[in-house]
Amino acid sequence: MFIRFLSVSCRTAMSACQKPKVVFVLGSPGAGKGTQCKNIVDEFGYVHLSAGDLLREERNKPGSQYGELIESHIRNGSIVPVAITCSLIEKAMNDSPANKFLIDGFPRNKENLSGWAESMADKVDLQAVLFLDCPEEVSTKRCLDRGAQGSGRSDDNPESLKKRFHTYMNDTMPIIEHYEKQSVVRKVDAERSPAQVFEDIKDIFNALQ
Ligand SMILES: Nc1ncnc2c1ncn2[C@@H]1O[C@H](COP(=O)(O)OP(=O)(O)O)[C@@H](O)[C@H]1O
Ligand SMILES: O=c1ccn([C@@H]2O[C@H](COP(=O)(O)OP(=O)(O)O)[C@@H](O)[C@H]2O)c(=O)[nH]1
Ligand SMILES: [Mg+2]
Repeated sequence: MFIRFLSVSCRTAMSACQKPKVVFVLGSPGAGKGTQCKNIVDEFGYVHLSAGDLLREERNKPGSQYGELIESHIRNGSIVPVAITCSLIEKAMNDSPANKFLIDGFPRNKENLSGWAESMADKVDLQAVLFLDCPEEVSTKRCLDRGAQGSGRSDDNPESLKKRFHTYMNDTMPIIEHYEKQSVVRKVDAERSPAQVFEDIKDIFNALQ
């Protein structure tokens, strides 16, 4: 308990402690972010925080004041207000004893970026932005297959996918470009098999350690 308290307060104070390391994982819906994050967790010991999973978990909490708002954004492929997403990410980081995190599917638009800059950026060490690059037709098919296999997701359907891709192209690509200008983006061709994609990712993470 004391150690737990120490780790959280120490991180908050950002005194002599090392800031937690963060890698953002971005790419189109269905690019394979969740799949590759699992591989990275197994091989490199990061903790995986999927912003989408955190939002779905919050939506499912009985009596959550944000449940309906979150569901409406997910179904429409639009982006949940950053204060909600950022606070879920920060809480998950503080609840974990780990010191390196994959943040999957965030930041997705300018508002996400500025919200993160205001409340979190100074508290972490951003190591890289892993960009899984996958064409729309391939990614869409993967999401539709995922839906057909029973993902239970309210957004793995043709109508929501059109909107998700619109958001991705218009709102998320500019964020990737923003990080490209800072030379922190590590781009991987995500159209290949999961094992082939992970071969490239391994090289990237070996170079980060
Ligand atoms: N490289 C790949 N080739 C084929 N299918 C893949 C690949 N990576 C992931 N998938 C499958 O595509 C679907 C979407 O993958 P997921 O990792 O959930 O992507 P994202 O988190 O980017 O939406 C899942 O059903 C997954 O099993
Ligand atoms: O930072 C985030 C991450 C996700 N979402 C919402 O959650 C949905 C699903 O995101 P997820 O990353 O789970 O989808 P994926 O890209 O993995 O298919 C998105 O379309 C958004 O509506 C959001 O608003 N902010
Ligand atoms: Mg995902």
